[in-house]
Amino acid sequence: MKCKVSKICGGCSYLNLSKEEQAQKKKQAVSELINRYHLKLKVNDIYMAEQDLQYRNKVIVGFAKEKGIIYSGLYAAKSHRVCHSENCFMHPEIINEIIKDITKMMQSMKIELYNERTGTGLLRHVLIRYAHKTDEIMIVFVTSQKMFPSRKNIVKALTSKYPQIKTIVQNINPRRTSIVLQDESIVLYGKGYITDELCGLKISFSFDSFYQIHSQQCEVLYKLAKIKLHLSPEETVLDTYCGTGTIGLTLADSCKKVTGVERNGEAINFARQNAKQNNIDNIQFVQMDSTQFMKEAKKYHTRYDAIVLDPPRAGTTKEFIENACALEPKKILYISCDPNTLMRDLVQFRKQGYVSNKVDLVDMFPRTEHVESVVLLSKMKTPANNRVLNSTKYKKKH
Ligand SMILES: C[S@@+](CC[C@H](N)C(=O)[O-])C[C@H]1O[C@@H](n2cnc3c(N)ncnc32)[C@H](O)[C@@H]1O
Repeated sequence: MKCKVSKICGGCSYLNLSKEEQAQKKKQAVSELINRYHLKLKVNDIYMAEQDLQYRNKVIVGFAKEKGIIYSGLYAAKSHRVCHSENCFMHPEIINEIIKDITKMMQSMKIELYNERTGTGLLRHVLIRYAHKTDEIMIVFVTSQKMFPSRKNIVKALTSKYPQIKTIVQNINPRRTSIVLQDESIVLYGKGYITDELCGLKISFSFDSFYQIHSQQCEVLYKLAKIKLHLSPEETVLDTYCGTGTIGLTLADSCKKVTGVERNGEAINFARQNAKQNNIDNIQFVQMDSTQFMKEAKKYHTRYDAIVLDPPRAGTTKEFIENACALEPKKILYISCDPNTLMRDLVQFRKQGYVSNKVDLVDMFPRTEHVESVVLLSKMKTPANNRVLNSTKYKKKH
């Protein structure tokens, strides 16, 4: 496969590697990190994706102009430069088609592009989200100001050509920042959210709530989480960094009660809506920073049989780990999209006496170097620190 911008954009760095080569490289990278952090973890075989092209359900494109002609594409890695790309192999075909149509419309309707240097112009980015199972599509136009000429015509043209488009939103970002989205939005069409089907549940989400990038592999990940946790009907679960509640909702039928914690208020609203529309009533959601929640849980001695954490790439905090371990859950399930921060955090968990002997990998990001990891931790019989402190070698030395 040939993509003329793949080296610049970095979105498919393993585009031309076979499945076996990709699996081997990903396992190798995780093994090297395990060694670097002196952890004793066996790397299990990776759950490779059946669909390894056209899987991305979220796309953000930028726009630029050359010789008076507008073009669109992904941003070059670690830069603000738009790579002129039309048929990205990672996007569902319909998304590529919609992007082409929007780009043509911006040209014919003479929409001014935002200029980062001068802070002038209107259109900054377009974000598209796609629900693979239901075929629903959401489009977000990120503009520098509220005034958006031709928006009615744009909405009409898009929705009449693509009935799959269920909602169109305008997000207003007047700031001189590289952050794509800001708080103010106007729903131009539909309800402002779309609904997908995940593990047999109806899951709704807005443009600014998290949803795993590869829907099929997300199901693989959640099923694996359920198997590893092996919950019983009397057990309670705390699902931290819960987004729209998806992990907790898939676990709710196998335990007594679930509590979900998430910082993003919009995501929490959808988590509650998702519980309601699936008639799940043994789950509650709290909008709070996960570390703060953990500190309070420790203060009030709240017990959970299992704690799940699925933090963003930055991983979790030392305080989260200390307080979570102090609650003495029977199991802790760490789901991570960045093995670097995962290994760093596992060292902290080991200091608190929670260990594992294996890591499972799920290929959430086929054709890239990225991989999702899952580790089930449980309490060591003798905490590592005590064992070291009590050892004859340590005593002799000190
Ligand atoms: C990798 S996503 C996982 C979401 C969810 N578990 C899922 O599978 O869809 C991480 C989530 O953590 C949330 N988050 C980030 N920092 C947080 C914090 N300090 N406290 C609580 N939630 C946070 C983000 O808003 C995001 O929804």
